Formats: sequence, C-alpha cells, structure tokens
Amino acid sequence: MAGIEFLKGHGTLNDFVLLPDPAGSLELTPRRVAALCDRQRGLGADGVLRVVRSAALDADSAAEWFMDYRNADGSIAEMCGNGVRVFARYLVESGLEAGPEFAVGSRAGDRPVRVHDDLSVTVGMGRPTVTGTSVAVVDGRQVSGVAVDVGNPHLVSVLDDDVRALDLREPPRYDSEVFPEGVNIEFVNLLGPELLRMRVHERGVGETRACGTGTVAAVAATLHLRGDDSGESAVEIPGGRVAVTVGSDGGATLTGPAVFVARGELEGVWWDSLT
Ligand SMILES: N[C@@H](CCC[C@H](N)C(=O)O)C(=O)O
Repeated sequence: MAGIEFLKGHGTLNDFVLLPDPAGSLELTPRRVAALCDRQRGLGADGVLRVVRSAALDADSAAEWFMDYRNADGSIAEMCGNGVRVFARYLVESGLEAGPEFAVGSRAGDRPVRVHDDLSVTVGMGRPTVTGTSVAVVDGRQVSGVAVDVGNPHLVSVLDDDVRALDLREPPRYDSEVFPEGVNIEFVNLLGPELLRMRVHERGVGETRACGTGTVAAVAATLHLRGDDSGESAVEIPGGRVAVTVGSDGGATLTGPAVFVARGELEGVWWDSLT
C-alpha cells in the first residue's frame, strides 16, 4: 500500500493519531492500532481517531463525519471527550466542515461541537447518568466510587488524600459484574466548590494525562454526592485544565484545548506488515 496520511495531536496531553479515511477504506485492525499507539514500535498515542464519513461506515448518525475511536490496546470505545475536540478542530482546519458549529458522530451518539477562535473546543457531551456505586482496589487499598455512564463507563472515587500520590502503575481492580465491559476509573480531590483535581486509569490504555469523558463523569459524580442536579467545575488533570458544565436539563458540556503537533505519512510497507 502507498503511504498513509496521519496527524498527531492531543487534548490536555491525552494524545491521538488521526487517520483521515473519508471512504472507510483502511483496514484498521486491533494489531495495527496497537502498533501505531506503541511508543517504541509506532508513533505512540493513547488512541486512534479515524476520520470517516458516517455513510461509509453505515453508522447510525446524522452527522457527516464519524469519530471512529480506538484505545491504545486496539479495543473500540464509544466516546472520547478529548479526542472529539482534536477531531473537530481537524475537520474545520482541513475544510471538511465550515464550522464553527456542527455535529460529530460517535458510537455514543452525535455530539455537537463548537470550535472557538482561540482553537479551544466546546463539546455537548450528552447526559451523564449516575448508575450506582461500586468499589475499586488501587495502590493496595479499597476505595468506593460512583458509577457514571457518559456513553462509556466510569467509576469516580472521591478521596480525602492527595490523588497525586497514588501509584497507578498497576491497573486498579474493579467489580466485573458491575462493569462487564471494563471501566475507566477516576480518582478525585475536591479543591473547592468549582474546582476538582483528577487522575485517571483508562480502560484499554492505562494511566493517561487526561480523560474528557472522565472529567464529565467526575463533575457529575461530585454534583450527585452533594445533591445538586446542575453546576459547573474546572477540572485539573496532569495534562492541564478543562471546564465542565452540567445544565438544568442534565446535559453536560466540556471545553478544553485541541493541539496538533505533527503530520506525515505512515510507511506503506510497515502498515502492510501488520494485519
Ligand atoms: N480518553 C478518552 C476516553 C477514551 C475511551 C476510554 N478509554 C474507554 O475505553 O471508554 C476521553 O478523553 O474521554
């Protein structure tokens, strides 16, 4: 195969390889995704964002463009809040969308986006839903948490001690009866009424410097714990800061940066050697 166009970008240091593939002709196998995301064998990233027309995938979406998101281990996930900002900026800068407001298709549903003049992006994240409580074992101790569905599954644990000290090198253990498809786990400190600190261990990736859906889950969980239906909060993650709102209708928005760092061509011979 000839070389394959790629871009590398990140949203608050949650990094992605973008593969423009309007007609859906790339055979994006789990092995290829894992190799691309490997920081020694490939380009290195937390995930892959394939830019494909919804019609080419026969996706259940009214949006013209569909974010086909894959985790670094090759698994498929429903939604990526940091990825969708990078995806939206790409669509505008490449002229595929006129902007500044349009919708992006995802497996969690269509997501309205607005690309701002400063190139930050606001995404309508749907309605985060608290589905119950559960526990996780992390860094040698059991913690309790709030389960939140943001299109993908999350368990949010609010801790009194500083989350920056947690050892997340080992994946936290969780109840697979509650989360049969796996779960993203957020550890949160309340720094003020409208400020959270968060670290995350992502399903299919490991610890990442940020998780957009995770920040929405964290704000929804903390609002729930204090008995509020709506509110807003900044969330500090190792990769920066984002802003989350939950409106009176239950709908959430996420605002944060979208950054491109490189573009180029994957070697066709390398791609062909992986199936
Ligand atoms: N980093 C993402 C979430 C990516 C998907 C997640 N790992 C999952 O498997 O659900 C974000 O910014 O939301």
